[in-house]
Amino acid sequence: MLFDGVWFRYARHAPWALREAVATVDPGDTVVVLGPNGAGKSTLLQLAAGVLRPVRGAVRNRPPVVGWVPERFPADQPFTAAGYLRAMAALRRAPASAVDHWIDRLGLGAHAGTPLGALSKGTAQKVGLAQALLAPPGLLVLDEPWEGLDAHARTLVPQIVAEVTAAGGAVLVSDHRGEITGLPAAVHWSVTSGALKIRPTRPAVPRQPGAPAPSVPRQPGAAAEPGAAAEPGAAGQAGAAAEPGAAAEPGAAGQAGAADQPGEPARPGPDEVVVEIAVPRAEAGEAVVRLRDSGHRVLRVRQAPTPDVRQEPTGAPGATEGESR
Ligand SMILES: Nc1ncnc2c1ncn2[C@@H]1O[C@H](COP(=O)(O)OP(=O)(O)OP(=O)(O)O)[C@@H](O)[C@H]1O
Repeated sequence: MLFDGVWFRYARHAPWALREAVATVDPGDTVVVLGPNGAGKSTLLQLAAGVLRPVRGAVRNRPPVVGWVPERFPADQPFTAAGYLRAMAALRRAPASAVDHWIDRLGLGAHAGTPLGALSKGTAQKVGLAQALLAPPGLLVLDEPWEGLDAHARTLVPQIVAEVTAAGGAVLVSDHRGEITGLPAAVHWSVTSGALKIRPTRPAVPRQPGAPAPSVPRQPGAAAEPGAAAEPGAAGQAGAAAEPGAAAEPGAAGQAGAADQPGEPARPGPDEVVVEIAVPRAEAGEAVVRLRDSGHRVLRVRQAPTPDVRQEPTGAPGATEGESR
């Protein structure tokens, strides 16, 4: 899916809530949308889901089945919880078994016969989550999905996200509360107020005082965002970090010997183990980005031995050495 220069405002002379958003989302991506109150996260997510239409630009190649979970489930509807889910399943041509599955999985059984308006906020949110999953979504859009959920349901969110992406769906999720650590392999966008730009970021990695900012890969021709290069691993324009191979260009962080984060020791610590993984050469850069986003340290990336060079016992094509936390 492509955000192709998307602009949006809520009224003709209102300020722009989103300006010239350019980004791509690929099947299997998890995109976490970060930003302060009022920055435009919900606006962006509603544009992604097709709930809002761009004033300028376009959202292209949206998957046909979209699951949309708004920040607040609209409970003012004349249904019981189960009745609502059955009606939504019929609309989406999903089997009745899908209703039973999600009622069971989200612990809604005791509330199945309760009118939507009488549900607690958290239970209503679960109904909102369930309706988005009745038909397997090609795009799942979650606006602050943890709000109001109990501890058990909160742990289900990352599981559900992982299942959707494993099935080839993409997930966009806004996150106010730092729950993103539970979402593996996420690409981070931050929506900045004022200019309302989108760019991929990653959780701040502490750098030693005085350590130089790392050089970062950028898409060819992409202009750097102000301040982007000062953030560890920031990758320039929206979508760059999600581009397979983006970091594997010559001179980029994915190349042999260049993978250490500044200020981090290059050897495993006493509480760590080294896990060797092999990835296709073209995906090395993306693998480095995703491993780091998942909280792992990448010690180095080494090239595959060429056939006329004696193989090391542990050598493998495009091997990336990742390290557990
Ligand atoms: N329905 C609306 N009508 C008019 N303006 C709106 C509407 N919804 C949002 N806005 C405005 O658009 C801007 C972006 O709001 P948005 O809800 O997208 O931000 P957000 O980052 O999701 O904020 P929060 O984290 O508080 O939910 C804000 O200035 C907000 O006041």
